[in-house]
Amino acid sequence: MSFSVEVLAGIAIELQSGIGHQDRFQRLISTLRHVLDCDASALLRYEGRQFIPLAIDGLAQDVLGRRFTLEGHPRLETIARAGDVVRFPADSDLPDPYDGLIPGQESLKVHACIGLPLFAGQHLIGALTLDGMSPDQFDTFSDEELRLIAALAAGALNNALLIEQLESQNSLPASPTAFEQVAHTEMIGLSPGIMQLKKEIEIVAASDLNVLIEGETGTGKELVAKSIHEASPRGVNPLVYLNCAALPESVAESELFGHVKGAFTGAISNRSGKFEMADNGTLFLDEIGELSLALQAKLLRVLQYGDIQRVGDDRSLRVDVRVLAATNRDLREEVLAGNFRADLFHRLSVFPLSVPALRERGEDVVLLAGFFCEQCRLRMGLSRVVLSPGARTHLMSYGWPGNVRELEHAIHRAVVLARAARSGDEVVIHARHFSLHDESTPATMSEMPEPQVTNRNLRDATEDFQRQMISRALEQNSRSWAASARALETDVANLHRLAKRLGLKP
Ligand SMILES: Nc1ncnc2c1ncn2[C@@H]1O[C@H](COP(=O)(O)OP(=O)(O)OP(=O)(O)O)[C@@H](O)[C@H]1O
Repeated sequence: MSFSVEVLAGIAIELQSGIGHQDRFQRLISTLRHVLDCDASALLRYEGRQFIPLAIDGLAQDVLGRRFTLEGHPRLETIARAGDVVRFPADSDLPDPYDGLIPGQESLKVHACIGLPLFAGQHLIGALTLDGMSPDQFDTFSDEELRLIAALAAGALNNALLIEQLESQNSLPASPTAFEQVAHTEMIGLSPGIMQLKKEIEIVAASDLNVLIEGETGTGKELVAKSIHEASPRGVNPLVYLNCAALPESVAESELFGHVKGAFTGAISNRSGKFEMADNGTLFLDEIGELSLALQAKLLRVLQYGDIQRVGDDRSLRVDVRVLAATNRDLREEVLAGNFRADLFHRLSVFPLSVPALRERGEDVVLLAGFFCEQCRLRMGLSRVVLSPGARTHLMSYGWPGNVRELEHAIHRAVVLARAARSGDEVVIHARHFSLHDESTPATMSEMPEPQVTNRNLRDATEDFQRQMISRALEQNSRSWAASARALETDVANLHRLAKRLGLKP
């Protein structure tokens, strides 16, 4: 069989129609699946030694969240290195990245597979994959015809990538995608809320404004900070992290601004603080709402005048630092309650970014689940990790009070449980592997186990009880110390100290 002019014209027209790249790519993939009569087709973009699915047809939705590294997928590596059409023999012992991911055929392996690398000049920019369940499915198409399709798709993909670069406010010059380039921090998700956030990140990254990142615990605020830093002109310089909630009051100032020898007992040498370490780069102040009022005043001074004073030193040092701050508190309320300085709030929130809760992101839950499944597969050396349809429904119906972090932990736990339940290196996650419950309420006394009567005395028994309360709160709050402190109605710095004393943290 060969393609008629009508078929080729149809493909070319699909590549010109549609309201956006995503729509065009989706039409292309669906048309190809129809014309070539395949069970699954996908268009992938190549970046930083991994393939990123842009459009899929006939594959499970979570494929859109998976990132296929060359190291973890020998079949894709073969396509990346080939330079031309690759036809894998039906008995190829290289596992197909989509094995178990074709709905309705989860237990079967892909039998016919073609990979078309896509180039812009000499540079690999992506690939088209065509998969079928019967071995001779694609024999009727010549390499010449497949090359033609690849050329059309490569042109469209290259245009889309160039337009994306032009549209972005980023001042960094566009560089072609090199084979060795490393992957940047990526936020998985295609929901309107996340697409809007990605746009805002791009805009603010090019500026030098301070940014306040707001959002519930585990929504990805740190990831947002990393993305801003990497996309900013400061990206080549350090991104320094400081968790304000874990800062004991006694050392906080020295951590931020450094100290000179002899400034206080134990200051045996000069030491630079986080601001100096972040000079010319970015300082990420996590859980800024936990900073004491005294330190807030000092931070404000740095933001106003751009200089710092080490503890015990009268001289000022100039620093050029961009501050990104994150909080899961409502800082406006904290300002009204007198816990946070209004002037600092206004300085920090010149460009506020709000990270949506996971329950507001629709199918992103499934995409993120796919992303974490693929991570687990690589880490645990498994040949495949797939979600059953029941597991997907289950993930979509849960409320995720601990957001993406809770989902990440739930997937890791489910993979371990599913793996333990059957031998071999192929894991299918079912709904029963998630023991999910929708309460975000803290543990109450009645839920807690009785303190052990074998305890020697009141102090030991009390400490045991405290350990249990803290562990339970951490578990229920996706290991966020700030959220656990709120649930236990205690101050977060005290909670850190207590946990340390009880041996719950180093
Ligand atoms: N969109 C996303 N794509 C991929 N991974 C994500 C995404 N959002 C969050 N994660 C992952 O979820 C975990 C929690 O994210 P992160 O630590 O950035 O949340 P946070 O809002 O800063 O949490 P906290 O409020 O507790 O400080 C991390 O492992 C992060 O890599």
